[in-house]
Amino acid sequence: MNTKYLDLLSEKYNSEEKVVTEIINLEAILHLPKGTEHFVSDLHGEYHAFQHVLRNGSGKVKEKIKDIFKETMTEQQINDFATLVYYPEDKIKLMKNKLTNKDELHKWYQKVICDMITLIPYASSKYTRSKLRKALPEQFVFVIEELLYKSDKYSNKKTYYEQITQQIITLGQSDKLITGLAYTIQRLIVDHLHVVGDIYDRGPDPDKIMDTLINYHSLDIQWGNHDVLWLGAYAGSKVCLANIIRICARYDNLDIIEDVYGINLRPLLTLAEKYYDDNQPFRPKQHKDKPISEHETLQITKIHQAIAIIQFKLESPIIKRREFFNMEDRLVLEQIDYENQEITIYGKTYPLENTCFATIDPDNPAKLLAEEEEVINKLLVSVQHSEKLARHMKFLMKKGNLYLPYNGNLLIHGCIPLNENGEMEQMEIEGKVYKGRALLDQFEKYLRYAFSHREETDDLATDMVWYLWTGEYSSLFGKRAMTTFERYFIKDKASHKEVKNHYYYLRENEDVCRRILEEFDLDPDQGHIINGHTPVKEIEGENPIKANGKMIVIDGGFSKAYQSTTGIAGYTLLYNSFGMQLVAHQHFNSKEEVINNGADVLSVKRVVDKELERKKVGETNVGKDLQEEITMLKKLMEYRYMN
Ligand SMILES: O=P(O)(O)OC[C@H]1O[C@](O)(COP(=O)(O)O)[C@@H](O)[C@@H]1O
Ligand SMILES: [Mn+2]
Repeated sequence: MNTKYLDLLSEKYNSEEKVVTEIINLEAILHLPKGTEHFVSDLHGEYHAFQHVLRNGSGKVKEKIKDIFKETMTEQQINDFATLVYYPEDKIKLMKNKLTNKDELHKWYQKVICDMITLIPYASSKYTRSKLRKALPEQFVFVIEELLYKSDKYSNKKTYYEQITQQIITLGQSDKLITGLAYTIQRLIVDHLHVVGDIYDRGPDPDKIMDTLINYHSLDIQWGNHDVLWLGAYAGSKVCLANIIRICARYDNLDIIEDVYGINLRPLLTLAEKYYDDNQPFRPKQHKDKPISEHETLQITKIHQAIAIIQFKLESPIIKRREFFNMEDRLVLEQIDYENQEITIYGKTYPLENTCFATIDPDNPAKLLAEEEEVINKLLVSVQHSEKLARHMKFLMKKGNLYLPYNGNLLIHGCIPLNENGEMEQMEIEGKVYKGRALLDQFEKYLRYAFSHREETDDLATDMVWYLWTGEYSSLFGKRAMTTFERYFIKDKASHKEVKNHYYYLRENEDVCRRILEEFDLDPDQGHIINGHTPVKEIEGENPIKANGKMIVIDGGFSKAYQSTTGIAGYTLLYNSFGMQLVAHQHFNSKEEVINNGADVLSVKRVVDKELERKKVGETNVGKDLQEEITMLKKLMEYRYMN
């Protein structure tokens, strides 16, 4: 074997003792129960609701608190303690306002430090000491370990321990310590996070979600169609770029583009002011908590039209140069009868309303005006030079994939395109036919290529990113066509319908799910498919657990815009060593409500699967990696120390 790697390894493990210790350590870890995985999806910019779910570990934090303190605390005390763990800074502030007497405050400090120190060993019982140490607030590691591992069998150290806490309080360190411990507890309770797509669009704060994820201890992302749209814009796709701006205008979120990512919208506004006027379907959606002036509304309405028309124009040449996208039906501007203000689409003719075609030349409808071209080019430069966007997009690429087989399950935002017989749909790309996993691998390959060649704006890879957003056989979209144009300009609602891929019906069928799992080399007896993307309509009695438990759909709609159709505020999934639990969340109002009233509507749990035997690290993805490390270390042992 090549000994170069072993030589490198021996630099880190430069003594027999070190190798032996690491082998023993890793072997032991393989026998620990597996850590808790937390699955979320379709966050859609809802930062506060996401924070809450992240901080309370979908109810796990409170569950652990109850396990330990149910005999000694009232329900109110449990709620108060839980809120302290979720939002330590705010809760401490609240208590300081409440407990104006110093003695009382010190007593409170003493009690919560003690409670936290009691909870931590329970929350970390599945982990090694070294893993726990890494999760502790750095500046207090020594102190906390003294308190955690106190053995006071002979009552010699009682005052010593009391002194430690006392000193922390008198030295004014308790706020920092309590805050640090709270985050330690949050971190211990969830070992790994999966974000099953759609961080971006509709809600106001996707950037804050990205910052949270960047600082999170362990996670992976399965891209959603909206995430890919943003990646596409950054990767040089002008049509993706037009879409993200259009969606931001529609949801009154242009400040994400302008203020958060620093993209200059001036040129677009100037163009919009010149050619557009008020127009009902282009008025931005109103937020309850964010009133806007009539003047601003009008500006956004104009921008919305300007960018929508640019988008439709940009689609046309792509559809023409990529015949295999099979999207001729979407050459909408070419199908308009401009004189009679009608469109013939899918063989039916409809009158058009609310039209805003001032920049369209009926003889060459997809041609951008020089001004429009200049605007979109400037926007692209601005997007590709936004440092913050670059940071977020690079992270999305680094942590993301189109799909992920993980611990026996298949995580994917949308679907595996199927035909009506449940067979995987085929797509020909550059003369070769792909389906199933191979097709998804192609999609991902093009996306990665486009991302690393941002200067190319009209090549196949960049066009493929747009296909992922809107194409019939895209694993992220999975509908026949996107009817954006129809929704703006045609009254007849029947034309708005987006016909879903057969997958979304066939996934109710266990055999179909089993075949898909096999396609990804997963054991169909053990595995599950975990999807986001389509809101589960709890109101209408839809069950998120399908196909005899093989399929779990966790998009219950964090997105406020969709909560009236789902009836709840999102599903999340937990998978620990005992099995899987699906959690349904109630509408989240505000963290203030949680902090002040302890109102943290505990979520309903549905057990998806119960393991007969507790699952160990050795049986997980991480376990496989550790096993490989052990093998290498054993080789190093033979090579260096056993002759
Ligand atoms: O709700 P809106 O803003 O009209 O957007 C509708 C569009 O969003 C989509 O549903 C895609 O977004 P999702 O991935 O969140 O479903 C399209 O299919 C549809 O055309
Ligand atoms: Mn989606």
